[in-house]
Amino acid sequence: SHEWGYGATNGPDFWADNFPIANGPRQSPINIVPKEAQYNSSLKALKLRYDPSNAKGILNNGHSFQVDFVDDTDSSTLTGGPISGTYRLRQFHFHWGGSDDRGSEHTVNGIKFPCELHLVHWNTKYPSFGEAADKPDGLAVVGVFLKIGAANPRLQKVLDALDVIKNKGKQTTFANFDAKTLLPGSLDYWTYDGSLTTPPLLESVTWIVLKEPVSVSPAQVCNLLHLCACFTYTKRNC
Ligand SMILES: CCN[C@H]1CN(CCOCC)S(=O)(=O)c2sc(S(N)(=O)=O)cc21
Ligand SMILES: [Zn+2]
Repeated sequence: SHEWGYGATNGPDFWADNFPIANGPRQSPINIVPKEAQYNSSLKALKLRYDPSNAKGILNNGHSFQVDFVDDTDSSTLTGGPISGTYRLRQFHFHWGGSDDRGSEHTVNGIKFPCELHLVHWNTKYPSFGEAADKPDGLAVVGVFLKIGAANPRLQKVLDALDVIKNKGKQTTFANFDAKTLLPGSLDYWTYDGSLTTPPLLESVTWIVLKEPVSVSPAQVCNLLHLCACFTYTKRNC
C-alpha cells in the first residue's frame, strides 16, 4: 500500500484503511471551543525544564521535520499540568499548510492557524519511548499555535537548518538548542486525552494545547515550505 500522506489519494480520509484506530474513541486533532471547556481546579501549572545540551539532530521524516533530543536522563522534562510523574522530551516538530488560513491540526472555534508546533514527551514509568508510545498514558504532547505576525527570531535557527535536510530521510546535527525559547509567555492550556495526529494514530497522547500563540512571519512560513518541495500537500507562492 502506498505510504500515508496528505495528498488526494493518501490523506487523512484514507488513513482508516491501514490504521483502523482512526475511527477510535479518542482521536486527535479536535476543535477546541473555549466556552465549552470546563475549568478543573485540580489541574496544576505546567512545568517544562529543557536542557539545551540535549538537542541532538534535525531530521526530514518525509511528513514534517523534527528536532530530536537525547532522552536517556531526566534533564529535559515535562511535569505538573494534567499529568502525574515525569515525561521526557523526545522531539519537536511542526505542522503547516499551503496558505495562511490552514496548517494547524487543532482548531479554536473552528479557526485554523497557519502552523502548529508539537513538543513530544514520553512517560518515564515506561522503560523507553517505544514502550510508552502505545500506552494510554504513554505520551504528552504540548501544542503551540503559530500565528502570522512579526518574524520570530527564536525560530530562525530551526528554519536555517532546513536547507540541508530538503529531502526525505536527510538529517543533520542540531546542537545546543533551548526548546523553551519556542514557547509563549503564558503556559495557560487546554487539555484532553487524544491520539497521535498522524499514523499510527495511537491513542496514547495527553494533549496540552497552549492558549497563547507565538508569532511567525510570512517569510518564515515560506522558509518552511521550501522544505515542502518533497511534501506534496502544500503549494504556496513565496
Ligand atoms: C510522521 C510520524 N509521526 C508520529 C511519529 N511518532 C510515533 C511513532 O510511534 C512509534 C511506535 S511520534 O510519537 O514521534 C509522533 S507525535 C505525533 S503528533 N503530530 O501527534 O504530535 C506524530 C508522531
Ligand atoms: Zn504533530
